[in-house]
Amino acid sequence: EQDEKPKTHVAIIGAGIGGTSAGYWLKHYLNDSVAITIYESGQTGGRLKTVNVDGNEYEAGGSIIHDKNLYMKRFTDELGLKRLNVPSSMSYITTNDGSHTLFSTLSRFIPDIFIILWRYGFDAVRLKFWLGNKLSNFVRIYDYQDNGRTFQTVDEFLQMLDQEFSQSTQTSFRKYLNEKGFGKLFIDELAQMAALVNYDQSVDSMNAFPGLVSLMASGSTLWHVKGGNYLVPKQLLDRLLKQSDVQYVNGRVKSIAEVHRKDADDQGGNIRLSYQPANSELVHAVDYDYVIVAFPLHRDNRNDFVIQTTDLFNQYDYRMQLTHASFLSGKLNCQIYNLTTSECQRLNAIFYTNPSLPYRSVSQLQTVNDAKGKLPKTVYKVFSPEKLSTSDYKRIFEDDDKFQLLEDIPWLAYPKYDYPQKVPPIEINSNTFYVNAMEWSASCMEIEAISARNVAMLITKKLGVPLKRSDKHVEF
Ligand SMILES: CC(C)=CCC/C(C)=C/CC/C(C)=C/CSC[C@H](N)C(=O)O
Repeated sequence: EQDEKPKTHVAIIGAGIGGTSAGYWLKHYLNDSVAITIYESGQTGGRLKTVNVDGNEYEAGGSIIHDKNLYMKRFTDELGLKRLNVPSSMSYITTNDGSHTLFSTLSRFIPDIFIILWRYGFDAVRLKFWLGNKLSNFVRIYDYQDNGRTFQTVDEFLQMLDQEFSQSTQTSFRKYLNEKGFGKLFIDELAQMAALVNYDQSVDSMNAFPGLVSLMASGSTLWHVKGGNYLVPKQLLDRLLKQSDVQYVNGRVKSIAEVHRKDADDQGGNIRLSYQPANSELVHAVDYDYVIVAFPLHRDNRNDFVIQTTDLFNQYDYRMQLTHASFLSGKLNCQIYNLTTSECQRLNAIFYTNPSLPYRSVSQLQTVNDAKGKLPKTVYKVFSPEKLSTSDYKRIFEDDDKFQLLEDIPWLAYPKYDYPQKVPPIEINSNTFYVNAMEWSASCMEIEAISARNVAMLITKKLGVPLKRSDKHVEF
């Protein structure tokens, strides 16, 4: 048709939760006026993935979602997926040296709440109220975004929710908690356990914002997606591909660069993207109006991908934390902790609070399906910063050679946090947006989804298209 407006062409690089939810929000705001191409060189889902053990699936990457993470809830519900709650009663011990128990919830007679109060006293009570207040500030984001509010920087996002979120990125998690009046025992044990298990980083090495997020993950109602969290990005992608002008390219993006057009009649976007399709030697080039980078850019992959970025991006060396998730079957070594047979039977997890030990945690896994019928074998997930040796495993599992290493997955799992935290810009070059910039505040599925909506809104605003208010008012 003569007067049909030209479409806006957007490339999304990465089909994880950030990329697929960016596609979701772009279609939400721009409908048929946007044409989207999603590039993915690996598996859909990015760092959301399951492993299969004897026909049962277990979460291997991002595994838990908070009850108040409303975008993950919205996607799960809209896609017709089911939410399964993570069981709140888990019997665990914490240890600092890998052989003595610091703290245990193994008692059959005393409820966990009393054990926690006995050891951490008023700090445990204060934590609950303080985090409740911080969470109500965090969830303001949904109202802000429903009302069309965007942010240009990660810090603007933190400041608009709570001044303290922004301040917390400037100081170590330990110092922050200390200044808030939390005691040493609470910091060395509870906060350390949350920081190490969620981000494989300690209260001394990381800043307090990811610390706060990791504390939010302990002691709250958590859930995961039945069948696997990866089903959210997978099905968001499937749904996008059914809409007009959405394409998927299985291939590796090699570069993105600005195109300077001399001739005003020369049509086409100003960003040239070059990619190599899977199983092909040929490199193709396509021009786009906007590019959304939806995977983490860091020191170890910067040379695989040529991209012009502003000085603001180039001045820091962003790094990721390598974490191994290994899956084993076997029996936990309870002797080392002098546990009775019945305590040993109840033990589901061990948390190590000393960051110089080779492991962070061992926890008994649930299958991602509600296991009705045949009882799956007991599978444990061990988190460690490096690949573990057989002798490391022999300290965790009974040394009768009956434990079995089923799989070991090394992940560049989350950014390496620091203080004061340096964060990348959201617009890394003109019309090139970086969804994963936000994970340098704290990495989790919901923050990616929030970032993706922000980027979609920034593009919509740049195009001068009025932002439609959310058709569904989110419930708290
Ligand atoms: C900062 C405050 C007060 C709230 C943040 C709310 C929020 C985004 C909660 C998410 C908590 C959560 C489930 C964190 C998981 S951390 C990464 C984890 N290891 C994973 O499995 O993905």
